[in-house]
Parts: sequence; C-alpha cells; structure tokens
Amino acid sequence: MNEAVMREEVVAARGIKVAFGAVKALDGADLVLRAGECVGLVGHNGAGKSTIVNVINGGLSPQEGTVSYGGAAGYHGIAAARASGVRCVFQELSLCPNLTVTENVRVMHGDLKGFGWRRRGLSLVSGQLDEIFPGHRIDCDSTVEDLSIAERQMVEIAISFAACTERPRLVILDEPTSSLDAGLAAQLMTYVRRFVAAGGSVLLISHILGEILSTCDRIVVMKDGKVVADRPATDFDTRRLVETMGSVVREHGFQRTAKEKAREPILSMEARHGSQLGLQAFSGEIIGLAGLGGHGQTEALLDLYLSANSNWWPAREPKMAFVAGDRALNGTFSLWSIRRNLSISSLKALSSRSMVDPALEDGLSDTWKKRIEIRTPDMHNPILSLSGGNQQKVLFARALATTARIVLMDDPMRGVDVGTKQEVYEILRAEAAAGRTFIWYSTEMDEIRLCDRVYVFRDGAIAAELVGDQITEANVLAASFAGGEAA
Ligand SMILES: Nc1ncnc2c1ncn2[C@@H]1O[C@H](COP(=O)(O)OP(=O)(O)OP(=O)(O)O)[C@@H](O)[C@H]1O
Repeated sequence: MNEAVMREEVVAARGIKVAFGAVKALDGADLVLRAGECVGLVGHNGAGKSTIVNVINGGLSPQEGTVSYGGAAGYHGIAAARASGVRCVFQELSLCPNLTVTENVRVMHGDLKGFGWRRRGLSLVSGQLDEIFPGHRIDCDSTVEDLSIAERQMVEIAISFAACTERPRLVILDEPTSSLDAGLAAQLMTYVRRFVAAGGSVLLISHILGEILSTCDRIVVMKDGKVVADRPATDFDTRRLVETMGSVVREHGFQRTAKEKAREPILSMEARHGSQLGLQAFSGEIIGLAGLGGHGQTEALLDLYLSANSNWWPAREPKMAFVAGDRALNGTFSLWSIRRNLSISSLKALSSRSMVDPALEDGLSDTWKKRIEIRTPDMHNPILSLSGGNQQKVLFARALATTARIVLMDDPMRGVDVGTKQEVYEILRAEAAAGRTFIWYSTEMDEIRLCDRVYVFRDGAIAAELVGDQITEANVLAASFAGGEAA
C-alpha cells in the first residue's frame, strides 16, 4: 500500500450525483482527502468544483452517493462537517459586511463566547493574519465593508485557519488567490505547505495552474461533473493539466503595437501623488496596470471612468465600458436573468422606438453565449444559477458587446478557466486591432505580459511606465517596491 492510501481519511465523497433541474452538476464524482496532503482541484468553469465543495462542506445533500468524515459514514450536514474539522473559504466571500473583522470571527466560530470574547477574537484573527500574511496592514477593528476585496479575502482565509478551541483538519480554499497579488498569493501558498506539513489537509481550487502545480501533492481534474484524473502532482505539467481539462494550450505570438506618440492620446490622466508620470492611452492599445494589489489601480480606473461618464445618469452610448472586479458587490444584478445582465449596457442598440426589442436582445445573448461559451441550458435562467467563472464571462460580454471605444477592466479574469481566458485574450487582441483601447488592471503577471504598455502603480501613483520588451516580471517587481529600479 502506498503512503497516500495509508494516511488517515479526513473526508471521502463517493459516487456523488447532484442535478439542478436539467443541469447535471455532479455525475458520479469521487473525492477523498487525507491528513497531511494538499490536493489541487481543477476543471473548466461549471465543471462541478464548487458543487462538490458544497457537498463535502455539508451545505448540499447529494441525490446519490455517500459522504463520510474521518472514515465513518453517518450524519451528513454542515454541523457534521464542522464537527469533523472541515472549514471552507468560499469563492463568493461570505463575511458579514456590516460587522467588524473581530465580530465576523464570532460569527464563524460559535465556540468563541463568554466574557472577553471580543479581546480573544481580536487576538485570534490578528495572530493568524500575522502568521499567514506577515506585514499585512489590516485593522481588525474596521468594518468589513471598508476593506478592499483582497483584504476581505485575507481575513476570511485567516478566520478559517484560526483554531479557536479546535484546530481545523481540512481547509477548503475555493479560488483563494483570485484577488491577491503575487506577493500575498506566495505568502498563502507557503503557509499552506506549513499547515500540511503539520498534518493538516487542504483542498485548493484554482484556475492559476502554476500555484496548483507548485503547492499540491495530488491533483484531481474534473470535467462535466466527473473526475477525469486523480494523480500525484508530479505526473502533471501545465500542458498536461490543460489538456486533461479538455482545453488546448495555445502559444501567444502577439505582436505588440508601437502606435503611441505619433497621434493624439484618446485618454489621459495627470500625474498624481508626487509622481512625474501620468497615464496616456492611444487608440488600439492594450494597457496594463500592474503593481502590488491595492496601490491605486482600481481608483485610477474609477477616476478615468468618471471623467467621461456621469455616476448617476447613464449615457445612452457610453464612451467607456467598465468590467467590475468585485462581481458580487458591483457587477451582477443578482435578481436578473443572465440575458438581462448581459444586455443592460447595450439597450440603445437593442431598442426600436424606445422599447427593447426581445428578438435583438435574444440575438445578442445567443451570440455571446457561443462566443465565450457561457455554460447554461437557457440564458433566461437567473444569473446566480451560473458558476462563478461563468458569471464573470457575462460581465465581460456585457462590456465587449457595447460600442464603447475604451474598455476599463478591474482584474476581470478572476475565476475564469484557462481555456476561456485564452479565448478572451484573442478577442481582446482582435478588438484592439480594430481600434478599441483596453485599460486592464491585472494581478496575474501572465496577463500583464500580454499588454502593449504597462503602468506600474505604487502608493497610489504611477511608479514606472514599461513598453514592449521592458514588460518583464523583474521590472514590474522592481518598480512595485520603493527603491527598486526598472531596467
Ligand atoms: N443553484 C444552482 N442552480 C442551478 N444551477 C446551478 C446551481 N449551482 C450550480 N449550478 C450549475 O452546476 C454546474 C456546476 O457549477 P459549479 O459552481 O460547481 O462549477 P465550478 O466548477 O465551481 O465552476 P467555476 O470554476 O466557474 O467556479 C454549472 O453548470 C452551474 O451552472
């Protein structure tokens, strides 16, 4: 018997079937997690990853199959999972926005009670934050809605790993680094390895294949509700992983454009916060905003957007479209259908005599459903019936479907699978070649490398402008830290 099989079973889900109406979210999936291992779970958007997490977490009862905790089949549910030491950091963050960080610890840890709980909760979460993200600057007395999306993600991760009366045995991390910059993501992965070395178990779900390959001991690949591979991580490299997921690795032979300077910029932002550098965008360029997360990139995008649009009366033909990064907060209309979520920014083009033409609206939604493969049987279904990555695709389609000449993107690829990302990159290239301009904040270096020109942000200001071959990870990192010199 090999070592993995001998290790103690923390959770085992076998033969799991879950259907939502006509959609078979899980179609006989197996997933076994053991102590002392980090398992990577990958698959295309809608493959069933979050659904199997909900089953393991006890929040969803399967129509068929069994779930056992600690090797003993028995009661299944949230309480059983919790009692077995299962904790989960959800893709759609679940902190209460109107409570402080410490009060959220109290909500998540029912055993934190009695006199002095606030003081104990504060030291629990701040200690855990220090351990996972040394050097973080989160004030645990602040209200969650005042934190950035990255800080909220960090807090939720810290609360899940924190041991109040009992240590967690299995922590499920569903897209934990989607809002973290490379430095914070690396800190988290280092901590995950420490937790696993001490006997803990981690299930890591991510579309960033590099972190799966470098952090996990075993990788499980899902496709259309089934597990199609379950092997040691050493059996995979990026290409094999992508192919097992059912996508094809494409080489990007993008030709960077050198269009600037000769013409008038179509957009500019003055230098700020003591920097000498402002931002200029020319027609047909893809401009990247890089740097450590939370250093003013999102604020710069919002300022650019508000410089051309009213924030209370939407223009009928806006000059700029905006793809929001925090889809739950300011991206999706959660009570609307997928189709309405997609068409909302194109109403003028879809209207005749001031009335929206349903046939045109259906045409638009069918076109984009095919173009970026929105996985749903019916675009009239509610937006929340989509998996997270598919919701993000709808936000993308909403912006690209407009006639806006400039598209601002606030780290828009969060949770989008690798196959779709490649499709979207090609759409961006084609649209840029046709004259559209993209200003793209991304926390992923692979995306920053696809840009024609990059502005690196530091402390709210532009610290460096990199063009063409200057766009390297080393130069971005050097400019991201005070005293660093980009080559
Ligand atoms: N509450 C629901 N109602 C209807 N369909 C649902 C519901 N939840 C999930 N689904 C469907 O089940 C399938 C699996 O979704 P799931 O969220 O598990 O995918 P995923 O692999 O986590 O995707 P992603 O990478 O985008 O997060 C999808 O087709 C999704 O649309």
